[in-house]
Amino acid sequence: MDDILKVDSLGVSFGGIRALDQVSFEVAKGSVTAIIGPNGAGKTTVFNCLTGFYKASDGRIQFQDKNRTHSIEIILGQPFTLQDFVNPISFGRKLFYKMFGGSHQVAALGISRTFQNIRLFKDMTAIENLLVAQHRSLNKNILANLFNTRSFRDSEAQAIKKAKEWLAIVGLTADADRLAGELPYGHQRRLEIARAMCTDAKLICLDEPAAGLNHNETKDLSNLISRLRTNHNVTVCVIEHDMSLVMEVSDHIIVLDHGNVIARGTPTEIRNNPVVLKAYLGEE
Ligand SMILES: Nc1ncnc2c1ncn2[C@@H]1O[C@H](COP(=O)(O)OP(=O)(O)OP(=O)(O)O)[C@@H](O)[C@H]1O
Repeated sequence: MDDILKVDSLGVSFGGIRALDQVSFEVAKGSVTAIIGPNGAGKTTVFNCLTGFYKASDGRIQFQDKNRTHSIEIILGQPFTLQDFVNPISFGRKLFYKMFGGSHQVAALGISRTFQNIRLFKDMTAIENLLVAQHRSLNKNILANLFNTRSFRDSEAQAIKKAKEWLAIVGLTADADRLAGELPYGHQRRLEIARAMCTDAKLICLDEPAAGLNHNETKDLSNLISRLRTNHNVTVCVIEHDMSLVMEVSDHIIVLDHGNVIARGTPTEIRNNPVVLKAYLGEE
């Protein structure tokens, strides 16, 4: 299977804390890959780097889309080097991303995410949250807007259609016009996934999607993750502490501890790995 993502020697420091050190892994296209590890292992920091919320101090992240490879570090903006001043193409590209780069450009590539602590627009309705996520594909021409042209109406209708489709997929059709902040917790988690999918995600990063869910909601989530992959052609990366969910949905598991990858493999391999058990349970 081709890899959609390659992470090579990623490093991130916060003052004296080395949150990630030489972290390398690949994510196969169409797979569900779980990133697990004890608290503070660096899992969310990996997601923050993948999605452009943090700029790693070392290493490379490459996202493969069709036949093109995109480097996240370039998209987030890099300092100029002397060589750039004799290479106009490289100079132009760096200048472009210095001016217009950032996590929104990473999202435009097709990498989307949810958050450990839900970050919906709580004062907007559920459907409005999904419309905001599609702002890139809406017709933003001011004249088209002013004269309510056909292309403007079409783009709006298309966005509403997609939002309704995703509300149906995550089982929130009845909540379309309720304020996001008033939805039950489990519904908010599903709305976050729908919002991430409305950006036309090819790779979705779910940060502890089962946190705070009850048993039935976790089962529904597991089913939704499988459907994202099977029916919607999405590659899923998931950080999760619920090991039964991880073991059920994942094809591949990466284990982090103290900012290092300490193990990787299939659920069966990870379940029986003594290094992983030691990281979670400590040494006797
Ligand atoms: N913005 C930040 N500023 C300073 N330190 C940070 C920051 N973000 C993360 N850290 C530190 O980096 C380390 C890794 O944090 P991270 O949130 O990535 O861990 P995690 O594996 O996601 O943990 P958890 O399972 O508890 O969410 C921790 O020591 C954390 O305190």
